[in-house]
Amino acid sequence: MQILTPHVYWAQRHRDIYLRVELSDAKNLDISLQDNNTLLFRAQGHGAKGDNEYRFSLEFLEPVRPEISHKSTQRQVDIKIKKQEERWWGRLTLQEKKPLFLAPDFDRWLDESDAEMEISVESRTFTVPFTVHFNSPVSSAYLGLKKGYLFMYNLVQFLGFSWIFVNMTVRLFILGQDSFYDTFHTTADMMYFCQMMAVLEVINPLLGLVKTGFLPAMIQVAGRNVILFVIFGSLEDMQNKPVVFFVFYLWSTIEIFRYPFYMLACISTEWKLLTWLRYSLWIPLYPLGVVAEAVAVIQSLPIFDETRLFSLPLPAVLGHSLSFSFTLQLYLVLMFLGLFINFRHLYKQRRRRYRLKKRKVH
Ligand SMILES: CCCCCCCCCCCCC/C=C/C(=O)SCCNC(=O)CCNC(=O)[C@H](O)C(C)(C)COP(=O)(O)OP(=O)(O)OC[C@H]1O[C@@H](n2cnc3c(N)ncnc32)[C@H](O)[C@@H]1OP(=O)(O)O
Repeated sequence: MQILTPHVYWAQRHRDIYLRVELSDAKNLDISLQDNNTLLFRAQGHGAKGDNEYRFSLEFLEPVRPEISHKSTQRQVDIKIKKQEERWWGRLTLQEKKPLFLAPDFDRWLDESDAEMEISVESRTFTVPFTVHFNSPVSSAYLGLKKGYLFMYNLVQFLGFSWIFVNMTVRLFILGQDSFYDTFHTTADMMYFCQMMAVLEVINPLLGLVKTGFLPAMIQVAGRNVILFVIFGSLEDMQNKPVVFFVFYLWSTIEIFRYPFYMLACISTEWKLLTWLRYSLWIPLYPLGVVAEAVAVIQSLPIFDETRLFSLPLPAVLGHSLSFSFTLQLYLVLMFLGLFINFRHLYKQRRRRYRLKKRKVH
């Protein structure tokens, strides 16, 4: 039998090295470590040259820990190796010239700064109260539950926002501009439901269920809920203003693409057009959304001044109360700061997504 080298794909984090060996139905696996930094791999399986024995060795740039975990599936062998020192490596192997059989694993690839971001998210998440080895049955059950929960969450949000979008579009076609004035009365209950559910989007990254940053999710959910519950929900005079139409339409337009994109991600599927819409529509919609929200806040200022709703009682020497409109003026500044933070975040997500895609193609 011929001895051959399989294709090996690699990626790293500050703590770990990931190797993906392109060998299906691998048998008689023999994976060992020599001198703290050389990995020896031998197995029989179906690779680029059909059924054969495949071997390779990799002398790593720096020492690694002796415990090596691996998982053999029908399609590949995944190997995870812990670095001895937690730091970023300039390359994988000691020899400068990359072996021919080795290539980056763009499904797992992260730049150093992206990996740092991942660590900071991880450090803010609660740790799972048991050790999950990535090939254990507990891990598969956990992954199944996580995916099932996320799929259902995204489905419910997709249905909710689609209902709002379709309802508003149909009313716009039938009633024209008149439909602007009763958006709140026809769709607010569903919007309340969807936005209350959206609080889970802040909890999910905290529990480590999704890779989203906590801050962008918090800005997004808190920002919308202030507008929905405080400005529209508590002021009847705001509820029949056309601005409600623009805010709800902009919110729901992005969500009818974002949630199906996540649903497909849960079942490891991707539709190129949907991905493009998810990572491009925010470019016009986010600033427009924030401008529409700012208009709503500005329109509410005189109403809060007049009604004294939520005003803060003050000591007699300072006047009798501080109108809530002062807090809202401060909030207007925060809104544009929030817009900047999330615009930058979404731009980075878009670049990451398309940079990885480009590398995959070449
Ligand atoms: C501290 C609080 C201060 C409050 C101050 C408030 C100021 C507020 C000002 C701002 C007001 C903004 C109000 C909002 C207005 C609008 O919405 S206007 C309409 C347009 N809006 C948008 O375009 C924004 C849409 N929203 C988002 O995109 C997100 O909410 C986000 C958090 C801003 C960014 O999303 P993020 O999750 O980080 O990016 P992704 O690339 O999509 O996901 C990263 C990876 O995580 C996976 N994932 C995420 N969520 C899920 C999920 N629910 N289910 C399954 N998977 C999920 C996703 O698949 C990605 O994984 P990979 O593909 O493997 O990378």
